[in-house]
Amino acid sequence: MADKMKKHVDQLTKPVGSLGQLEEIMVRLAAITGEMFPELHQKAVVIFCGDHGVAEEGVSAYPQEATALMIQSFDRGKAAINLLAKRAGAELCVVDVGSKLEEVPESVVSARVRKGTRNFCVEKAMTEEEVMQAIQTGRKTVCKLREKGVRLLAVGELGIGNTTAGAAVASALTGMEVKRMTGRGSGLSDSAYAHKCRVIEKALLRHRPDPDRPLEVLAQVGGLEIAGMAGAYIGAAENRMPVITDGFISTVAALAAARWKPEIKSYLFASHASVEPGHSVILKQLGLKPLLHADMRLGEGSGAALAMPIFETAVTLAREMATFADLGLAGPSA
Ligand SMILES: O=C(O)c1ccc[n+]([C@@H]2O[C@H](COP(=O)([O-])O)[C@@H](O)[C@H]2O)c1
Ligand SMILES: Cc1cc2nc[nH]c2cc1C
Repeated sequence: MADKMKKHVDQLTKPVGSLGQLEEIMVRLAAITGEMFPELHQKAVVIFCGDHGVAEEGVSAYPQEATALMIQSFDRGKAAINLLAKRAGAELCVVDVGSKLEEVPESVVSARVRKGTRNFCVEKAMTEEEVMQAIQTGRKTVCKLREKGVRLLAVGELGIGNTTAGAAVASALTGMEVKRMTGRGSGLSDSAYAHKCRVIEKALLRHRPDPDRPLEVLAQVGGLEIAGMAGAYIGAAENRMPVITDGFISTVAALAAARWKPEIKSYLFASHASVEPGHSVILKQLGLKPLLHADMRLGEGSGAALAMPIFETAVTLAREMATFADLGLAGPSA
């Protein structure tokens, strides 16, 4: 189907390649879905939420309670992602895989593996069973959405301290220097940033993660929402669904999933380039090119939701643009 689509795209009335990444999207969507013009109208943004034991090391600009408060804000429909998902025409599915929120609102899927991870400076963040449980939650969530008719997925997260976990996982999987993978997250001063880097370096020295064992890496220094997202990408691939990554943490989860099951890579699309410095490295490793450069660093699936309409637009162009034959014009000569 990809070859057929590529030929069709080159017959559309435009210079070959001039629709840039949109053309790549047209071809990849055809390959993924097995359809020339897939109907992507039914869309979902799925956000996995979790708390982090490492937050007690003072690695975030915000208190841990912000995770619980933001889940409540999702419930009230007033967070950025509520509005972005609405604009994109996507339903929002919030999954609590590991927050410390006392009472989970009804609109939130309650699938808590435990109330936050353990502090990975001291011990493993999770057991491998806990990692698998969170992964299964992610997979099942996507299977259910697919059964409901969802055909395009955006994956996001929420969790105070998760840029620390994300950077630790990213350094462990890539072998890159901690500073290259670590940013200021939700906003840190110079001295707090230096402290955050030291915390991650110390944890990596303690656990000595093996880059060839992604599930173990997640257990050592990951997060419940990171494992949940990894499961969601795997679920998307199993269901032949195109899936859009968001920022740094969401893409780190995709890398962990891809190290475990490399076949999922062909289902991934990158929405935007996060301000977090490690994001570009991770995207490159996955062979992904972000569509948007908007200096965002919010998480919540915000960049992925923003990019969603681009996918439907690509299908519309492929389906409805005139071909050279329609115009009685010769196509490209070479
Ligand atoms: O998506 C990103 O690239 C991104 C970059 C920085 C921060 N975040 C969000 O901010 C939170 C993590 O920030 P921090 O500083 O607590 O590690 C978490 O809820 C993420 O959704 C997200
Ligand atoms: C307010 C707030 C909103 C967020 N959304 C995702 N991560 C977040 C972190 C904070 C602190």
